[in-house]
Amino acid sequence: MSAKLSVNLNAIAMLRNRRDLPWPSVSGLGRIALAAGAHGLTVHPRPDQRHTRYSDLPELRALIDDEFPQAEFNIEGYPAEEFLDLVEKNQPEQVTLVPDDPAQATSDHGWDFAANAAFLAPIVKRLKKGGFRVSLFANPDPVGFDVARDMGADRIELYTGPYGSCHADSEKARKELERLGKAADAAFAVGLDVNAGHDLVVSNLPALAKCIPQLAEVSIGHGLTADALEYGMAETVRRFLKACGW
Ligand SMILES: CC(=O)[C@@H](O)[C@H](O)COP(=O)(O)O
Ligand SMILES: NCC(=O)COP(=O)(O)O
Repeated sequence: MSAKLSVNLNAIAMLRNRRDLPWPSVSGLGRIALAAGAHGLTVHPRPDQRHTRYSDLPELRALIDDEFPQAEFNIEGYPAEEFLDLVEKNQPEQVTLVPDDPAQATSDHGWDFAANAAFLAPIVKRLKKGGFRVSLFANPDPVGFDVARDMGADRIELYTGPYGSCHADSEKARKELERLGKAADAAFAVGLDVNAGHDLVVSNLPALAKCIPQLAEVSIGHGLTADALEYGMAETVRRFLKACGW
């Protein structure tokens, strides 16, 4: 089974936000991505709304409900009360909790599960009670996966940034893949499913898919948006799906 592809729309939103104009259209490009076969849409709203705006979320929820009911909506972010409120209002199929500081340019590490267990456990419980699948952003390091499972998380999302940054060094990439593979095995061993994301591109996806054949989902934004500028969104989605093994 190949990993499902969720298209992260943050980079499109960031382009849109350069002007006080509605293009490029976040929901319009989401529609093209889903029509081309993407399995879902991801957004990562941050408190300053420099990427996805809070007002984008109901539009994306409606797009999926009205036109692509088989697709999934994944909302990622730091679980402050404002974020949890957004999640509850927009009813995604999946919530991915990320230990982002608002000042961070982008996500660059996963949770320290043991250190954050007391903070995360009631949040995971609340989200599960709300009916959401919960995924926790994780370093490719098996420490604390049992803690994540005991909190009630369904999945971890392996942070693939270090793997993505090895594009020019195949030996480093091989070592990063080995770490990712071992971390995925440890997650499966405690009963968690595994997603992955950050800086994935057409050229590094096949090796990741081969290394973790049971990978449930990849969420991809920056590299996919870069390709969409060159090939168009529909063709880009088809290329990424092929790289995932579809
Ligand atoms: C959790 C993660 O790795 C992504 O959500 C990443 O943060 C992409 O969002 P940005 O491109 O807006 O940083
Ligand atoms: N959840 C990870 C994600 O959405 C990846 O985003 P990007 O690094 O591909 O922009």
